[in-house]
Amino acid sequence: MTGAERIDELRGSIDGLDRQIVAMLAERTRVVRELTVHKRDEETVRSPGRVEQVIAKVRRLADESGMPPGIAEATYRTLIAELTELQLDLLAERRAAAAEGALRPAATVPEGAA
Ligand SMILES: C=C(O[C@@H]1C=C(C(=O)O)C=C[C@H]1O)C(=O)O
Repeated sequence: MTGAERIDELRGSIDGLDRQIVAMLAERTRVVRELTVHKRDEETVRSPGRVEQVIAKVRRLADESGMPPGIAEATYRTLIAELTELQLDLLAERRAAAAEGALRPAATVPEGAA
């Protein structure tokens, strides 16, 4: 096999891995969205203590798997920053919907209804 053929082969492996990684990240994002439903304030959304636990965990897992921990940390810090923005947007949407509900008239019985 030539060097160029091997590069093609390895890029095929990378493409397959990327498909799996993105599918897992999508599943992780779904779980974070569900968890956000139970959060009531920005402090709980940010949960800096939990962020540091996750970072310490992925650094250790990377190290155990032969990957430089700094790559795992940088990847997860970016991921968590984006997911935190997503959670803040969801929280703001829920607050806006609740405020709108509070402003709506209580009784909206259609005209003529018994
Ligand atoms: C998912 C959570 O919310 C945020 C996102 C985190 C993550 O993606 O791991 C961790 C902490 C929070 O910043 C959580 O509180 O667990």
